[in-house]
Amino acid sequence: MIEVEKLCVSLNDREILVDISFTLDNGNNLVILGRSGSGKTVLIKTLLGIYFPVSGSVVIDGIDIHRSSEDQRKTTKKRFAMVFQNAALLDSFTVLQNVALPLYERGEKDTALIKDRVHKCLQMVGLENTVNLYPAQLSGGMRKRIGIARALVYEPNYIIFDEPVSGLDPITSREIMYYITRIVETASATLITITHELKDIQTIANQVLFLNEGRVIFNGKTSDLYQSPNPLVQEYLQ
Ligand SMILES: Nc1ncnc2c1ncn2[C@@H]1O[C@H](COP(=O)(O)OP(=O)(O)OP(=O)(O)O)[C@@H](O)[C@H]1O
Repeated sequence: MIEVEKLCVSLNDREILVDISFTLDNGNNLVILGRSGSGKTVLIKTLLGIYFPVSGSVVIDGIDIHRSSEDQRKTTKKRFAMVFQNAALLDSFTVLQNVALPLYERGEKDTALIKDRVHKCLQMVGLENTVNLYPAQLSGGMRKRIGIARALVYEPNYIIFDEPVSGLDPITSREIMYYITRIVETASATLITITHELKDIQTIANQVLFLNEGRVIFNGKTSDLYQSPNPLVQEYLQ
């Protein structure tokens, strides 16, 4: 569970996030919407403890991420996986090694367990036959799916998708959305997705947080978004 309370963040003496409050219950899936520069990335980085607030708090599974010990912060951060816009795979590593990376980083040495986990995660994204290939041998969409498999490999409590379909052609976008929907349906993780793709929101999220110039202008059920009286929300939805 993520509890954000009256969060204010300033960077270079500029207010970037102002009085942000919302709660994300476990098992709910959140989409963060907002125009470019509205503060979506800064919010994510603050949730991860990278940026510190001027005031307010972020409590993740009972731990106040900015007021806890370094150890507690690290442990909490390990519950998160991030799927980056550009997949961020290592070119000199095979698919197996790329997907297994978070397990190596966590000190896992049991090769049978690693192979089994990697295989299961690759199955989730329909790429179980690519273990020995290198990223350069894969299409952009496939690399993205490998990035998703890597996020799933250590069974995180929270998965953050940063604009998962931006820059992809419509068919590849649908493919990626299909696999994200499968994760929503089968994984026990709580998803947070930054996206501009309105048509996909209903399938991947039941909660929407809409930011405008660092402030929340909508926080509620996805099904209520289109009824928002806020003109900025309505303008965005057109
Ligand atoms: N490290 C930083 N130092 C100073 N200002 C920053 C920093 N990072 C972001 N900002 C500013 O904070 C504001 C919000 O940026 P942010 O990257 O969170 O927007 P965003 O909603 O994620 O945009 P986009 O959709 O384009 O990714 C912007 O005005 C940006 O210039």
